[in-house]
Amino acid sequence: MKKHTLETMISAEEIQTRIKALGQQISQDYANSQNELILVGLLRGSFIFMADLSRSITVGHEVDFMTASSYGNAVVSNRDVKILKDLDEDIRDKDVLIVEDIIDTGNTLSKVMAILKLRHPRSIEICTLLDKPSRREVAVPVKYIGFSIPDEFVVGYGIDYAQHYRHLPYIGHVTLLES
Ligand SMILES: O=P(O)(O)OC[C@H]1O[C@H](OP(=O)(O)OP(=O)(O)O)[C@H](O)[C@@H]1O
Ligand SMILES: Nc1nc2[nH]cnc2c(=O)[nH]1
Repeated sequence: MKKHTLETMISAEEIQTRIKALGQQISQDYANSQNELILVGLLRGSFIFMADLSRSITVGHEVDFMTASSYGNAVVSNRDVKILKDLDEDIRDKDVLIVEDIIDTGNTLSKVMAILKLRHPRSIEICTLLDKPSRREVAVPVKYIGFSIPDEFVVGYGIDYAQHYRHLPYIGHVTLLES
């Protein structure tokens, strides 16, 4: 890591309050889902958000994870996004809710959506903790957004800088220092 400072952008309390509201909204929207709801987390960044969001949703649901990357050893691929770890569950006829930590250009999610749609889910929506709308290159339909943020480099609550800081309970803003 380069020398940097770290300041709080979104506190742990603000995150928890927002997740409770998201959980209520999702629980209402999927009240008639008859336990066919499945949360699909994209690793690694979504692991903490997934744990808190899942516990804030009061309708029954499954939880599964996948790892997508734009390079590396692929199991399944669609253009330049590779699935490094695929889902364990079959999503046919299920209501899929993709759980993401941050959406930037939209490239990852647009490709993941395309791959998952081929598996014939009943529905597919996206829930992201953070959104950087000013960075979007590809439009993705995001139904649930925790916070819209400016184009700044953030860490914490699952999001890393060189694999560090994922454990922080808050979202921090990193500023690189001159060296
Ligand atoms: O909208 P995009 O421009 O495609 O970027 C967003 C993606 O980048 C981050 O993942 P990253 O590749 O850093 O992996 P990680 O989840 O393991 O940290 C993030 O978790 C999203 O999946
Ligand atoms: N760690 C990290 N990854 C990102 N990917 C897209 N935006 C960001 C960000 O602000 N921080």
